[in-house]
Amino acid sequence: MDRDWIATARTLSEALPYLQRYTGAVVVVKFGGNAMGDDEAMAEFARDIVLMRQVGMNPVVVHGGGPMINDMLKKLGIESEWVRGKRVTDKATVEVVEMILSGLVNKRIVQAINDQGGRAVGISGKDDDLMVCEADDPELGFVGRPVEMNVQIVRDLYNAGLIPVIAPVATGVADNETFNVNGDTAAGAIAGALQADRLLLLTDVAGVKNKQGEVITQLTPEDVAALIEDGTIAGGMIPKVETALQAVKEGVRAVVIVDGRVANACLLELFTEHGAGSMIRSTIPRVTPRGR
Ligand SMILES: Nc1ncnc2c1ncn2[C@@H]1O[C@H](COP(=O)(O)OP(=O)(O)O)[C@@H](O)[C@H]1O
Ligand SMILES: CC(=O)N[C@@H](CCC(=O)OP(=O)(O)O)C(=O)O
Repeated sequence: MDRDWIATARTLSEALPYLQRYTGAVVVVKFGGNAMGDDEAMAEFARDIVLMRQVGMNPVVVHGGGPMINDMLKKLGIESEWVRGKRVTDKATVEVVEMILSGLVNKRIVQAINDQGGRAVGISGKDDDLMVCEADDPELGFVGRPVEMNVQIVRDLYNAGLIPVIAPVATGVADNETFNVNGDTAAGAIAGALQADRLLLLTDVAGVKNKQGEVITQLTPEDVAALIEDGTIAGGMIPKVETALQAVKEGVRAVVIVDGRVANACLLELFTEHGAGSMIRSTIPRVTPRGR
C-alpha cells in the first residue's frame, strides 16, 4: 500500500474526533508580523485557515505587522520607540500604522486566503465600531486600550460563510481619533468578546519556555504569574501571556501560544493529540496529555 496513503489515513483517523468536537467552534488566530514570512509561508497559513472553515469551524484572523510598519517608517525617516512591548505612536506614526495594517498587510492576507479558495473579508477595528479605544497610557500617544467591543459584525461575517481578517487599528471614544492597538491585545479582546473556543497566538518561538529552554505544554494562570515573577517570562512574551490571561478570564476556553513559522501550525495544534506550543487555560483536565 502506498506510504503516503497510510500517513494520510492515520492523520485523518487521529483528526476525526477533533473534527467532530470543533464543528461550529469559534477560533481566533493572531497572525504576528514575525510569523508571516514569504509568499509560500503565507499560502501555507491561508490553507490552514481555509481548511478550518471547510470542516465547519469559524476562524477569525486578527493580524499584526510590526516589521512591515518598521520598514515603511524607516523609508519615511520616522523613528520609533518601544515602551513595554508597545510602539510609542505620534500622529505621523499612527497614519503609517493604519496605511500598512489596514492596507498592505490586511489585503495581503485576504488575497492569500481567497487564492486558497476561501472567502475572506478584511476589516479593521474601525468597521462597525468593532473595537472602540481609549488612550492606553499618555506616554504611548495614540496607542489604544479597547474599552468597548461590538463583535456582531464578526459574527455576521462568519455566519455568512466569510472569513473575517481584522487589522488592529481602532476608533476612539472621541470623534475622529485613530488608535494603534497591539495585535495580541486586539486578538485577546476580540476572542473575549466572542467567547471564543480557542485563541491561537502565532509567534516566532515554539511556545512559553522554562528556565532550561524547554516548551511548557500546559500552563494555568497561577503558573504564568510565577514565571513572570521569577523572570523566566520576559520581553515580548509578557504582553502575550498577559493577553492570554485576560482572554481566559473573559471566558475564552483556551489560549495557545504556538510557532507560526512551522508548517500547518494551526492544524497541528487543533487536530493532533499532542497539540503544539503552550496551552493556557484556567484548569487542566486529565483526560488526554493536552486535556482537550
Ligand atoms: N519564557 C519565554 N519563552 C519563550 N519566549 C520568551 C520567553 N521570555 C521571553 N521570550 C521572548 O518573547 C519573544 C516573543 O515575543 P515577540 O517577539 O513580541 O513576538 P511577536 O512578534 O510574535 O508578537 C520570543 O522571541 C522570545 O525572545
Ligand atoms: C501598539 C503597538 O505596538 N502596535 C503594533 C501593531 C502591530 C503589531 O502588533 O504587530 P506584530 O503582531 O507583528 O508585533 C505596532 O505598532 O507594531
